[in-house]
Amino acid sequence: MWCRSLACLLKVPCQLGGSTRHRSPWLPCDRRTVLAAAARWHHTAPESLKCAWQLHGDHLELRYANTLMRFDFVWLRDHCRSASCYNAKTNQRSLDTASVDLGIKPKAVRVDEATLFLTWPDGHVTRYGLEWLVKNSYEGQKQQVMHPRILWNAEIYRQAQVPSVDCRSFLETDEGLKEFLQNFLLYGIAFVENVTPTKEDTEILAERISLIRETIYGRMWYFTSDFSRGDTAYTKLALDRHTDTTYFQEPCGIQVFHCLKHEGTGGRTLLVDGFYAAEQVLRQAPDQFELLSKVPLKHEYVENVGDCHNHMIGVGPVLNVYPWNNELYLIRYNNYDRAVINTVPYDVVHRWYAAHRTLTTELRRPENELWVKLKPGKALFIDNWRVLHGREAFTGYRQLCGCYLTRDDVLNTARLLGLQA
Ligand SMILES: C[N+](C)(C)CCCC[C@H](N)C(=O)O
Ligand SMILES: O=C(O)CCC(=O)C(=O)O
Ligand SMILES: [Fe+2]
Repeated sequence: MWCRSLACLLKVPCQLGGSTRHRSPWLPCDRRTVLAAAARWHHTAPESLKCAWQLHGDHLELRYANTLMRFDFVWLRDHCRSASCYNAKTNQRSLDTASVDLGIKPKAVRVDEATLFLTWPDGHVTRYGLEWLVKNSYEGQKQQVMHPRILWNAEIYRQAQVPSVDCRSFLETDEGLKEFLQNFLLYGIAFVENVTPTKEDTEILAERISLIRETIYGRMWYFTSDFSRGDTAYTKLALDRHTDTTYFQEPCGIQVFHCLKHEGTGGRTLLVDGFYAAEQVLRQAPDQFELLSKVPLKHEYVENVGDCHNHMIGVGPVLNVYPWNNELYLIRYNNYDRAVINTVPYDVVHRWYAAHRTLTTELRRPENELWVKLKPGKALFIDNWRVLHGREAFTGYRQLCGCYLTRDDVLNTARLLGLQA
């Protein structure tokens, strides 16, 4: 179940063992400095197949740990970790990249069991650990997912029996916090239990993992069905699945909800894993997935109610993927807030509507819907870049509080606890 990422579906076959091996004979490296001349394979030891390299006119080819890598010479010079090029104390580059000749080529190349040595025309020597190169090369990255995730429908989520974390353990122990964040990263939702049902206590929770993102709704917000703001959220009406703040250039990363009171019926919360639905689209109709990831759209928030005057516009495709591995990282889906489409010609727009329909069909499948009733004491954290939320219509007095979090800071906390985020 690990790594059910979209990247896995699109994985490019490893280029190793291909025709290159047959075209150029594997020549043993004599372990002395080899002058950059002929394009031929060199081995670190005659019997070693673990590492081999070949110098070409404009790049270095390196085979190590089952990965065939190609490095541009400017890249190799730019990433030099020597003391004069890189400050290991601040983890910052000191080298002025603009001073590197774009036609640079190493004067000499040598590889031993663990290290690649390059001598540049001015005599400067760069050393790279081979493991470092595998980890940091384009080819190495392409085989990795940035964010390990478990995509879910209602059944998968229930079967997983993801535990809620107790408020005290969340606030007072690193283990509690780490468990919570691990679940949040894997599923895009996580619950904290036994929270005192006040806005102040909810704020303390939020501050444990992140900075609060203040928006036009305030820092910590309360809301009820009083139409104090010009948005359907402030009514008793049902809300279909959506992500929030699609009308920001960077939609809010995380949404926190804590229901402080409800005396009445209905009002359940709907949660749908947008990445699970998108993966179904990718499987059925890769062209439609691509269209949804390429066509930019606007979302808009226009408000003129009481003293609140706002006009927000956010631009971006529905599906946002990392270009090098096609891994999905952000879904913007809000049919209420989608603005006039004026960024797309008519024939493309028709295909876009068809693709949007396919995605909507997946998002609306009853088996993909997780319904929960939020109760005082149980705070819900939602990854607003991945999981859609909605709500059932309700009666009576219902009050929710919560806030948005800055995504960078949540991921920062997770990384500091040793999680991949
Ligand atoms: C959460 N809170 C009630 C403060 C705001 C609701 C914002 C609703 C808006 N249509 C959107 O989807 O972004
Ligand atoms: O009332 C709710 O449960 C959620 C409303 C909503 O979508 C929001 O506030 O973002
Ligand atoms: Fe919402």
